[in-house]
Amino acid sequence: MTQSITEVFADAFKTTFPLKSSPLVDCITNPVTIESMANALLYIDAKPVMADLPEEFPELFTQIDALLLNLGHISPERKDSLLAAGRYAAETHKPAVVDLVGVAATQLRYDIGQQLLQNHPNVVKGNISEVRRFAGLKSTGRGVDGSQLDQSVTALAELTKALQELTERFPNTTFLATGETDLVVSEKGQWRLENGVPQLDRFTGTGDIVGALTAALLGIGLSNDEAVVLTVSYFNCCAEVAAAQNTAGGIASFREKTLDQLSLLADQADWVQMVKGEAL
Ligand SMILES: Nc1ncnc2c1ncn2[C@@H]1O[C@H](COP(=O)(O)OP(=O)(O)OP(=O)(O)O)[C@@H](O)[C@H]1O
Ligand SMILES: Cc1ncsc1CCO
Ligand SMILES: [Mg+2]
Repeated sequence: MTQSITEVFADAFKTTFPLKSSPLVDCITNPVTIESMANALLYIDAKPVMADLPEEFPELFTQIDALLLNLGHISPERKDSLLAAGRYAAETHKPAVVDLVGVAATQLRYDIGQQLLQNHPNVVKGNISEVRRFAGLKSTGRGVDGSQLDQSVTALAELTKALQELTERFPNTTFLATGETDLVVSEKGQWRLENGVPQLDRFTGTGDIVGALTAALLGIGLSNDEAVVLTVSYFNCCAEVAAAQNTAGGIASFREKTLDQLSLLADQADWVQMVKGEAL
């Protein structure tokens, strides 16, 4: 019999939200969603700092609890900054999350993602189309968006196998592919998460926020697998509550309600009852 996700990660589901300390997360990210990301961290009681100048890293890395590297807007400076921070995190043993934004779209981003993987980050994530391309599979993603065609049962099984092979070379990294179904693969196991609503695909930055919140949970000491599973489940449950409340509103109202729930849902002891997902 398959084990439910809340059984596998029972302790983490019981004790993580609301956070008991405020992890400081440095986010090197894109200007499209930087404000949403900083606020999302604050809503769960984490602290954002969005510093990307390598000269600041020696001082900054003595203070931060985790690092988020998002490939969403590459300039020559940001490329250098992402690569320098990735190396610095490995040297200073700070937990790091890499978000493969746009890797399905260009070779340049693919190459940066592969370079960052060589530092063995704790988590590498992207939407299902980005992660397929990253794992060497055919991908039909366009721009920064995932494609429905990459979400079939066959495509998910193919991706699970490709990621399992990657974890043999990168055993300290957990891989997350997001979409209607979210797939988590690490050396320790594979899990499928089933929360969320289709409207999440209709405002920008949902994946970016998941990356930053995952870094925050690593910063308070959760394992890689716990941080990924708890973040995706919590964020997607927030969206489910928001969608239920938003019967008359549009997507902008849904967005606001989803972000609002980040600071509210944790106080409802029974949110864990909403969680859907299982070991594969
Ligand atoms: N159709 C869907 N049904 C349920 N949940 C979804 C759906 N699409 C996305 N999600 C959820 O939304 C979050 C972001 O996933 P998505 O794959 O859209 O990331 P993304 O493409 O990187 O987003 P963005 O580009 O907006 O940052 C995840 O938690 C995922 O589970
Ligand atoms: C970087 C970026 N470009 C268009 S939307 C967006 C945020 C989703 O990652
Ligand atoms: Mg994304």
